[in-house]
Amino acid sequence: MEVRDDGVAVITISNPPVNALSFDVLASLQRDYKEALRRNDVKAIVLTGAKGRFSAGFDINGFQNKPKNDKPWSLSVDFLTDIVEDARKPSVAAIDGVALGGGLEVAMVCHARVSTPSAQLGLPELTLGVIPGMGGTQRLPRLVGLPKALEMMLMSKSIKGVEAQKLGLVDVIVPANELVSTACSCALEILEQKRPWFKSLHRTDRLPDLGEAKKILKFARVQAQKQAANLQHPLVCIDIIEEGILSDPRAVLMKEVLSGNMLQQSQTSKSLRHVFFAQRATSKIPNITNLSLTPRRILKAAIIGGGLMGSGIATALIMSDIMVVLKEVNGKFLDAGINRVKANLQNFVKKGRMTKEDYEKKLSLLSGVLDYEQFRDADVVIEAVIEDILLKQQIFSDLERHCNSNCIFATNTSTIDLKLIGQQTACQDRIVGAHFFSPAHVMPLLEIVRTHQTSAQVIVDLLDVAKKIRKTPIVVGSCTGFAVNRMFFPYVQVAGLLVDYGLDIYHIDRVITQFGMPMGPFRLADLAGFGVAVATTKQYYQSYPERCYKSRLTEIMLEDNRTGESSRRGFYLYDDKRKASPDPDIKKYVEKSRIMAGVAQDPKLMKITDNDIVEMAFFPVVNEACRVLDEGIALKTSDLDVASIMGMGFPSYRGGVMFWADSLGSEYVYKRLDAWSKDYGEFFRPCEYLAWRARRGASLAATVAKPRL
Ligand SMILES: C[C@H](O)CC(=O)SCCNC(=O)CCNC(=O)[C@H](O)C(C)(C)COP(=O)(O)OP(=O)(O)OC[C@H]1O[C@@H](n2cnc3c(N)ncnc32)[C@H](O)[C@@H]1OP(=O)(O)O
Repeated sequence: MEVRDDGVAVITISNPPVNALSFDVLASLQRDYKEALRRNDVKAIVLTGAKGRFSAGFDINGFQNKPKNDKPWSLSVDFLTDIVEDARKPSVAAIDGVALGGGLEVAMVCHARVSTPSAQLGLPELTLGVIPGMGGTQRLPRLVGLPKALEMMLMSKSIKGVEAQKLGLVDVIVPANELVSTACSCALEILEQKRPWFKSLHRTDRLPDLGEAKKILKFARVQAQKQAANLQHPLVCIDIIEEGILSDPRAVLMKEVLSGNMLQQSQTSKSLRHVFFAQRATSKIPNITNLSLTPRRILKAAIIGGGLMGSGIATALIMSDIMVVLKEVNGKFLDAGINRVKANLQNFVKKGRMTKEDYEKKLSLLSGVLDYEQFRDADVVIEAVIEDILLKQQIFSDLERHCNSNCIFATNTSTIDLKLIGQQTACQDRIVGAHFFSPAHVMPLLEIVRTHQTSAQVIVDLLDVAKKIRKTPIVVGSCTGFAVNRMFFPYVQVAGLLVDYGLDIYHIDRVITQFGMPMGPFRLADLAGFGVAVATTKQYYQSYPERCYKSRLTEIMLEDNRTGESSRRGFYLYDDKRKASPDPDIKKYVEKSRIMAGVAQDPKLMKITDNDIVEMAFFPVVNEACRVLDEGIALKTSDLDVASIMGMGFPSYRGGVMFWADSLGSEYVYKRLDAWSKDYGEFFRPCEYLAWRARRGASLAATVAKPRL
């Protein structure tokens, strides 16, 4: 705290890197505040954050080890409300960078807020499975109105300073260099009654009347249930907001704290907090990111192949202002590729994620070519042609001749061993996998595949590209399927197995969706198209024949020209609006598949519960993920959690597939797989990594596998 000559005490929150509100920081804030309120030479208070960041909110590490407190609401009620908000000295928050969660809540207790135009303000607590716990549920609706507050909290949507001013959350917008001085003037003006002295908690002018409020809240409940039926905390948040509108908001502050504390203990919150840190940990690679290497600037990328993947990758790059040269084999294919990029961008415009002006700007970064002439000054090349080893080898030899000696050579292969691809080159150190997921401009994950020859610099460079194009990277070793597809294949196969043994396709899809996947395995197969599925499954059968279950169902359906959603006939039938409905005719394909597999309906399986179906669907995924770790293909279980969430759609509120399995116990997972392997064969046999942990009662995350590339 620093007291200025004009009598304003400036308190600066300082806790690098994001000024999180740890218990120490909060204790020091309380001490400074009390001193400022006591001192006669202090007339007003300005609260700000060090190094251009107000505060990212409560320290998420602190959820675990909260000190026991007889009055858990003392911070929110006794201090923030009764001391700060009700003080006879005005407080103004000076906000730059982020004011999120508890950060924004403290700012809302102040009597006014001054912000930079680009500051980011929001209450994202629900993404961590908790609700705002320092008055946010009560003050935000009173400042920005009920509908906007609900949107910001339930969708964890933050807003920029400029919008916050329009909504009434921020009073004054100024450039960063005038922030603190303006906030000080503002505080003095409030004291001199030249500005209103607002107490956010007691404002009612922006709240709708009770009838209207009830309608808005009812709609919000329906939406929250639709979005994630398994989650309780959004409903708790809505209840608390409602109670504050109907009764005394100060009393509801206590309830907010108690509900928040209860939610912190929930499995949902533990899972979501795990995901928060797991996501940040994916880009920390031992012996790579701790070598103090500086990422090189990637200004220009060249992409070979303008198909679905190539055009998606091109879109992702130009969206982040990286210049792209797209190469195809002839004019017709090139036009098609460029048109795909245009369609992707137009979709963004349609959805309001991009202006028409931006569309032109981004598109101007793309050029199409038929030869390698413009590859000379490319910083990175991404090859995205069909999965043909000879073709890829030829391309990489050509690249070595046409590109500069620092250029990174990346391949988007999802199956072929990287060592084979670069076999005919002398630049294995620059060869790396950049495995995007379809559609590449939408899916948030990027698998960075390295061989033992890929240089650390190249990995650091690609990690930086991932950050620029807003993808979460996971760094993995080379093998068929890498990490994500290796986890995905058993999931597809077990669905086929369960149907061959007698379970209903639509029932499986329903159960898996209820568990929290965006769709079931059969609906997903329809969406992806059977052609792709059959081709990639073959690769998997070849590489891991000892543990495959070969259902013939999709092949049989393909023979009858059922190819999935694109032909409107897959496991489901699709109408003009692409609405899926079950097809009773599907039985005949299932019966044929069962005969070809030589299995009969299993009476035991007919009696299994929905929970059994979920475990049968995902324990094989866990088993394969254990092998991926054991072989050193992935570095840590939390990387596989992120991969399962972002690559497969596993519900984040279950923490990812390994975290979820650990919540059930390695011994339990092992025992179930072992029992199923006796009934249904090798496909379910638990691997040694899992068996070892089960024997010792250790968690799957207990030790980090040694990388063996
Ligand atoms: C009582 C209250 O109502 C409860 C709360 O306030 S709960 C907290 C609510 N706040 C949030 O959810 C904000 C979470 N943070 C973020 O969204 C982002 O970190 C950010 C936008 C602030 C910054 O993003 P970015 O610049 O990309 O940096 P990012 O890598 O995410 O974070 C930098 C570091 O700060 C850490 N960090 C960020 N927010 C944190 C927080 N609230 N608590 C503890 N650590 C935090 C990250 O783990 C990371 O640590 P690392 O370097 O060791 O990996």
